[in-house]
Amino acid sequence: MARIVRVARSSSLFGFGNRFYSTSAEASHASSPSPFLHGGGARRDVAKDRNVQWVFLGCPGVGKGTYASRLSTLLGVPHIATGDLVREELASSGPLSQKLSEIVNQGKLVSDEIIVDLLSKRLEAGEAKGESGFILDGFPRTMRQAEILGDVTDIDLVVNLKLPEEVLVDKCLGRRTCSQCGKGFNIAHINLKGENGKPGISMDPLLPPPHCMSKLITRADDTEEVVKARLRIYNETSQPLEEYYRSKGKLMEFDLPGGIPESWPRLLEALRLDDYEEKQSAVA
Ligand SMILES: Nc1ncnc2c1ncn2[C@@H]1O[C@H](COP(=O)(O)OP(=O)(O)O)[C@@H](O)[C@H]1O
Repeated sequence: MARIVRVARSSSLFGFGNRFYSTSAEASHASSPSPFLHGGGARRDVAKDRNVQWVFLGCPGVGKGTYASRLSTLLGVPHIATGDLVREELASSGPLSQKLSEIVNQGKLVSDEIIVDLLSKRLEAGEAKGESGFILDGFPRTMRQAEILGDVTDIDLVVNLKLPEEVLVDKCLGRRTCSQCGKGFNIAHINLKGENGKPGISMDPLLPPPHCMSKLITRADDTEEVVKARLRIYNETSQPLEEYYRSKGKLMEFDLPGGIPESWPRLLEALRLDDYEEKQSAVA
């Protein structure tokens, strides 16, 4: 499929030691139109001839990875999940691995310094391969990370995915990954009844095909105790980012109406990409 988002400018954050450098921060600030407000949140017109520099916020289990990955395929920009970078580092048995596994398995956050370093390296490697733009998933997660990011580049849009807290633990506990193809699935049946004027929500499980069934693995940090710790840390440390980006007019709140079949078209609509997907499928 042809790359649809043209390289309008360099998107890279160059890591050097523990600092970020950007060759294009000023240029990108100057060239970025601000998203226009709609219903109290930012709603984005996606210009087809410019870069995409988006951030996905949201609690553990909300579906950041699922929707960021789908949009990355649609828009031809890399989906960069800092959780994946951490897990790759863990799997590599490198010098950081032991330290990281203790932190991650308690549901705690890795230090800003380590995470910025991992992200810098990933962006540098992408830059070397000619990547441009990004959809960040799981970064920033602290105010310090948001400030570092803001110092070096311009984020166009921050999508804040939301689900009722009651379903997040079940969704995390239902997560499975195929150890061979790397695809993610979810075996949870979510059926939350509406009450006090709030709509109910139901989500069918996203089951793996038969050939993945015997190869499913569960993340070591997706136990009930650790998920609850991660949710608590999200509320304390990461939630303030919502206000930070809201005050900059960059936040698009998105209440997921259900599972992927209901939510994906609505998300595309909110991003004004609905007709875009049809055009892409027509030329594919
Ligand atoms: N930006 C970040 N800052 C600090 N720690 C991070 C960051 N991104 C990922 N991590 C670490 O990796 C773990 C897994 O992250 P992720 O896959 O994004 O999980 P979640 O399901 O909680 O969104 C986190 O619990 C944390 O320990």
